[in-house]
Amino acid sequence: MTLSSAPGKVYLFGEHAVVYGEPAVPCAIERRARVEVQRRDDEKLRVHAEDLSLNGFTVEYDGTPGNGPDVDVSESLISAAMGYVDEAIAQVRDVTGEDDVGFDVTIESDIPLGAGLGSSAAVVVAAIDAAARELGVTLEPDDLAERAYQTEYQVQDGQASRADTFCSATGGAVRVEGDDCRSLEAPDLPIVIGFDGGAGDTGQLVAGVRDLREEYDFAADTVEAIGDIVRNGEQALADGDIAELGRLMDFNHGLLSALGVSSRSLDTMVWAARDAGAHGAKLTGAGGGGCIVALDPTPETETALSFTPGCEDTFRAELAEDGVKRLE
Ligand SMILES: Nc1ncnc2c1ncn2[C@@H]1O[C@H](COP(=O)(O)OP(=O)(O)O)[C@@H](O)[C@H]1O
Ligand SMILES: C[C@@](O)(CCOP(=O)(O)O)CC(=O)O
Ligand SMILES: [Mg+2]
Repeated sequence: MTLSSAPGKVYLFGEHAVVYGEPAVPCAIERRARVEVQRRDDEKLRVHAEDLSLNGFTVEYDGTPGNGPDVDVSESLISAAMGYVDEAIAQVRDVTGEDDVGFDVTIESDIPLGAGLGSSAAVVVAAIDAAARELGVTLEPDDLAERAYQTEYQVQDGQASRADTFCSATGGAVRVEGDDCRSLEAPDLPIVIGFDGGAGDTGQLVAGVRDLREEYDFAADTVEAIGDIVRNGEQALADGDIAELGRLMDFNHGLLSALGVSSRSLDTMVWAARDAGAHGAKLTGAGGGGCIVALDPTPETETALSFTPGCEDTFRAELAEDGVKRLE
C-alpha cells in the first residue's frame, strides 16, 4: 500500500489567461487530497471516493429477497466523475511500462470539488505519485508535474495550463507561463476563502472564454490585460506589498467578470470582503461558482463572509510550503 497527498491552491492572479500563454501565479494551500493505492493481482481499477457524488442514476429492484438492486449509471456520468483518476492511472501505466497493472485506489480530500481550489490537480498529483511508487518508481517533481499536466490536458480536451498541477506538485507560490514553471518567494499572505457551496464546470467555462476571445478583439485584449496584472502582481509579491496585491486582485476579478466567468454569489462574496476592509478579493480558478480568495490580516472578512447570504463556508488558508508528500 502506498499513500501520497498533494495540496489544493488559490490563484492570486492569472487563471483563464494562463491557458493562452499569459503568466499566472497560483499559491498552494494547506488543504490536501490523499490518495492510497494498492496494486491488484488483476488488471482492474477499483476506486473508492467518499466525497464524489453522482447526480442521477437508475436503480432496478424487484423486491425478491436476496436479489440486490441493479444500479445503472450512464457512461457519461461515470467518465465525468472518474476521468481524472482513469487518466492518472493511464499515465502511470505509461511511465512504468506496466500496461496491464490494476489498482485499488482510495481518495480522501479536504478540497471542495469543482470550486476553484484545484481538487482535480491535487487528486491527480497524489494519485500518480502513489501509483508510480507502488510499482517502485519515484518520479522527480518535474516529471510528476508534467504527467499530472498531461492528465488534466487529456481530460479537459486539450484546454489546460500547467499552473494547477505544477503548483500542487511543488507547493508554495509558483509562476507559470506556457511550459516555463518556477517557484516564487512569497511573504506570509493573510488568505481568506469564501465558498458558496457550489461548483463550476471547468471545461465549459474555459470554452466560453475561448469563444469570446475568438469573437471579439476586446476579449482577446482583456486576456492580455490579465497578463499585465500578473506581471505587476509578481513585483508586488516580491516587494511584500499586500495593499498593492489586493488592488491588483480587485482589478483581476473585474476582468474575469467581463469574460463571463463570475457569478452572482461569487460577486456577492467579493463585495462582502471588500466592504469588510479586505485589501482585495477575486474569484479563484475556473469560476462559475465555488470560491473567492481575499487578503485580510484582520478577522473582519471572515466575519462578514460568515453572515453573507450565499456564502456557505469561510476559512483562512495557510500557504502550503510542501507540494506532494510521500506518507507511506
Ligand atoms: N475527492 C475526490 N474524489 C474523486 N475525484 C475527485 C475528488 N476531488 C476532485 N475530483 C475530480 O476532480 C473533478 C473536479 O475538478 P475541476 O472541475 O477541475 O475543479 P477544481 O479543480 O477547481 O476542484 C471532479 O469532478 C472529480 O473528477
Ligand atoms: C481556468 C484555469 O485557468 C484554472 C482552473 O482551475 P480549477 O480547476 O477551477 O481549480 C484552467 C487551467 O489553467 O487549466
Ligand atoms: Mg481543476
